[in-house]
Amino acid sequence: MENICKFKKRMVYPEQLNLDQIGNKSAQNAASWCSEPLEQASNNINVPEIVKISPVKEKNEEIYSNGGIPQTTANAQFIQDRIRHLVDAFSTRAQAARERIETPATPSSISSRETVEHQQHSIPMKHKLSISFSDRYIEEKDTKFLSSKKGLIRYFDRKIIDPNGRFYVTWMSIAAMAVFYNAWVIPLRSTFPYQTKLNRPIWMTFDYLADLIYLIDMTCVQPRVKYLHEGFWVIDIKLLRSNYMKSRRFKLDVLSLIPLDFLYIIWGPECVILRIPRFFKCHTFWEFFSLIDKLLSNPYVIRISRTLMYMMYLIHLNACAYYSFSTWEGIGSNHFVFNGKGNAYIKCFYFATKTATSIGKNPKPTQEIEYMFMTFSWLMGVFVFALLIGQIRDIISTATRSKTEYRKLVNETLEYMRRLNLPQDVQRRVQLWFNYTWETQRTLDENTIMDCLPHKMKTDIAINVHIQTLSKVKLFADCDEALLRELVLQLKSVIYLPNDIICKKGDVGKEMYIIQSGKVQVIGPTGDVLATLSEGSVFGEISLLGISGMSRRTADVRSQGYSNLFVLSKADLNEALIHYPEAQDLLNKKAKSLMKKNAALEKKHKAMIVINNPSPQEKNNKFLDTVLQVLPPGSATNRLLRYGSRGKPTRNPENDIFKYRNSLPIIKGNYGNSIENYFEGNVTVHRSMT
Ligand SMILES: Nc1ncnc2c1ncn2[C@@H]1O[C@@H]2COP(=O)(O)O[C@H]2[C@H]1O
Repeated sequence: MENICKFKKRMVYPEQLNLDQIGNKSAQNAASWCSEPLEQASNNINVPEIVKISPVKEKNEEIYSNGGIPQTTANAQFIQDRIRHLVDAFSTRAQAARERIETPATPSSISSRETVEHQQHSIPMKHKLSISFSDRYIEEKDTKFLSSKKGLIRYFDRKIIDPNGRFYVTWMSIAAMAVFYNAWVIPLRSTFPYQTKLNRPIWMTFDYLADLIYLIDMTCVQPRVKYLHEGFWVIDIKLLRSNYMKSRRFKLDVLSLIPLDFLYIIWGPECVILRIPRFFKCHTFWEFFSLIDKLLSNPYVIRISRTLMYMMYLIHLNACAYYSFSTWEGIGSNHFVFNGKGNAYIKCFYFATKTATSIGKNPKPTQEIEYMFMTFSWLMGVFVFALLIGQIRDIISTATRSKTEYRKLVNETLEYMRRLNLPQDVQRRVQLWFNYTWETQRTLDENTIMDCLPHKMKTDIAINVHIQTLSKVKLFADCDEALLRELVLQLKSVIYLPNDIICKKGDVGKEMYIIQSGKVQVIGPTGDVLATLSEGSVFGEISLLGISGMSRRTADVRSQGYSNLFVLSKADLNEALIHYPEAQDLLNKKAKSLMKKNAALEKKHKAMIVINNPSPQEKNNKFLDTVLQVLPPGSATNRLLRYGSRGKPTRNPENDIFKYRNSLPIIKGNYGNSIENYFEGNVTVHRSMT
């Protein structure tokens, strides 16, 4: 029995363990006070049941042998249960401590939701800081706590609110509505006789509902909104609470809930002006608008609505002032005041709108005080109008700024080309380029948009935007992801029009290309299409790789229709390839195989010429030219000399048309404008000709 007591004393219940101790020492150290098998168990979560029970057996044997009196099964059961409980708790905590030790303190780009939650539940740190660089909405979801009533309370007690999250935005819209209700209704009911004995309960219900929203906001929502401190999200509830309580917002919230309504007992419930402290919460209304302004991708509608709302509110206040002025002077007592006919609010609002907008035709003031009232109303109207027009102009100009800039640039460029008297075709193509670029990108220079962003963010955006194309690029599919991240920011987007020559054979290569959309054709030396490349294909890389004998463009590349390409400069490519030799190998292999293919094609083509169409000798051409010039264009000899024994052009594109055609003079004849046109791809030169 003594032994059992000793053993019980040595057992420290897991609930009493301070996890900081475990965290500061290692997981093993935390369990080291325990017996040997327990130590093993704490480090190993999947401990077999037999191992966990073994110390009990040993202890029980010891008890039997020492005392000689058999112990009750209840004691044995108790020890077994406690040990199992202890082992389980140790396993979990040792694992937690190990994770904590292993987790680096450096910020991670991954939102470590679980780590944060775990720290929050079990580690009593003074400053619980969570790191979250993603803008994703993080909402606390912990279903296991929701199973019981106590758990539910604990769950809400721990709930942290993301200031950019959906929950907060929804709540703020409700709170803003409550503020708006008070702001509109308090002046209305204080001046107009709209609160009667009959409808008082309805008004009161709404009033206290709004008050309840104020109260919930102050006690349950605002103290849980996480905030950034030195770049980290603070999620410790105590810190959040104290931060809110030190803020100006809290003071205003407390002021807004001053229960002056108790004075209804003295002045009666008609004295709605006693609710005036509720105006102190108008900061919630502004905060709500700036929140949605930040979150919406197109906030112009919200901005215009807010401005209109301000204007309406000022007119509403003016209407209330006019009515109370009228009651003070006596309704219908002169021409200036409200005459008491019709709906009071509508009539007064109409008067206030006319004054505020300076439309005129207002009733003429009869007394000095009325003149003062009118002067004040007009001044307010001028202010409202200036505010409204200025804001709407700002909103519209911001919304259409990029389009205006685009139009200005197009006009300037076209004007410049007209001044230089450039050919119509060039002007047309430039205009086409502007139109197409604007239609597809909505900006003329994508890169400048992101200039202000930090490098990592730019890379993330660029990868996200171009991921579809880049995932199709075989070169990148086989390469290191880091290479992709390095290259993606160096890519410049360029648009080519139909039939634009992108690379010219023999030119020095300075850039390589990736097709974002559209198609390009690789043209062989004979003008035939060697390959048609589409989205995700890479070309123009051979001349950049520094392979001996291939430092110039090996083929013409032409845009078939409109094509959007990414351009990567030689310097950027080479810089990246230094660190990624496997990518270099891949490109070299591809270049060599392409060159082999091209060489084979060229060889085959030369053989065809030798067999079928040997090229005329240069020296013969001069003589032939002279003879052709002398001969009448339609004569049989002329035809024989031009087209060989067939006497007419054939449709064989395999022939070497260029050499021969280039040596011919332009002859106007039966074949349209020039013989040049006729020869386009149709020349057959027969052996008999030479
Ligand atoms: N037969 C071919 N098939 C596909 N692409 C080619 C072929 N020949 C050349 N090219 C590409 O056309 C590009 C022309 O410029 P480069 O020589 O720099 O790199 C070349 C290759 O990327």
